[in-house]
Amino acid sequence: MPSGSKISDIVRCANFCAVKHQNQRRLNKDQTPYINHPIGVACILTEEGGIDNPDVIMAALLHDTVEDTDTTFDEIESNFGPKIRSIVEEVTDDKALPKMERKFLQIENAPKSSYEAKLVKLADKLYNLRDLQKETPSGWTVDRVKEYFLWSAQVVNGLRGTNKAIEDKLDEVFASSV
Ligand SMILES: Nc1nc2c(ncn2[C@@H]2O[C@H](COP(=O)(O)OP(=O)(O)O)[C@@H](OP(=O)(O)OP(=O)(O)O)[C@H]2O)c(=O)[nH]1
Ligand SMILES: [Mn+2]
Repeated sequence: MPSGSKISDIVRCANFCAVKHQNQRRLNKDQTPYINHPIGVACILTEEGGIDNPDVIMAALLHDTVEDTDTTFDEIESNFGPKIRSIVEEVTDDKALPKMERKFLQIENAPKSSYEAKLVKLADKLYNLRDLQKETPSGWTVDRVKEYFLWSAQVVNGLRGTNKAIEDKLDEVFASSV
């Protein structure tokens, strides 16, 4: 489903993700529905990054479905096509691996990612860092927050040269965190 995708595909995708994430909440004190995060990531791409490629927007909506719900890559391919499947694969951590290794692999894989996956990764980090600036997630220590900032700065360094507007916003967040 390349760039000829219709608005109905994007709406169908948003609905698919809302159903998949329906029982999940963010870790803030209001326990915001988790779906706010993927929708917000897609919105960063359209509103702040100037991105209008439907494949990227749908991959952003889907980006945490395989990692955090029962969704499979085959299911994504059969509903949304092989291109979107491949972007989602690139942005999905293997939750079977120990956390340290997952985090290391994100730093390692960032520069090797496709342009489309780099966009989703940049917007994902910007959204999560802004959330951390607003509030410490429930169960997180101050050190865990600091480590997230340091780690995500390393991931972002491997994604640079992709979207100046989003990278500038990330730099603002990093500058205000020191
Ligand atoms: N800042 C923030 N994050 C929250 C909140 N609720 C859930 N999260 C999720 O927590 C993840 C980051 O926590 P970590 O400790 O680094 O990772 P882990 O969940 O994979 O173990 C993010 O996953 P992710 O989107 O898959 O991205 P990432 O793991 O690549 O950072 C983020 O979406 C919240 O209220 N605030
Ligand atoms: Mn995410």
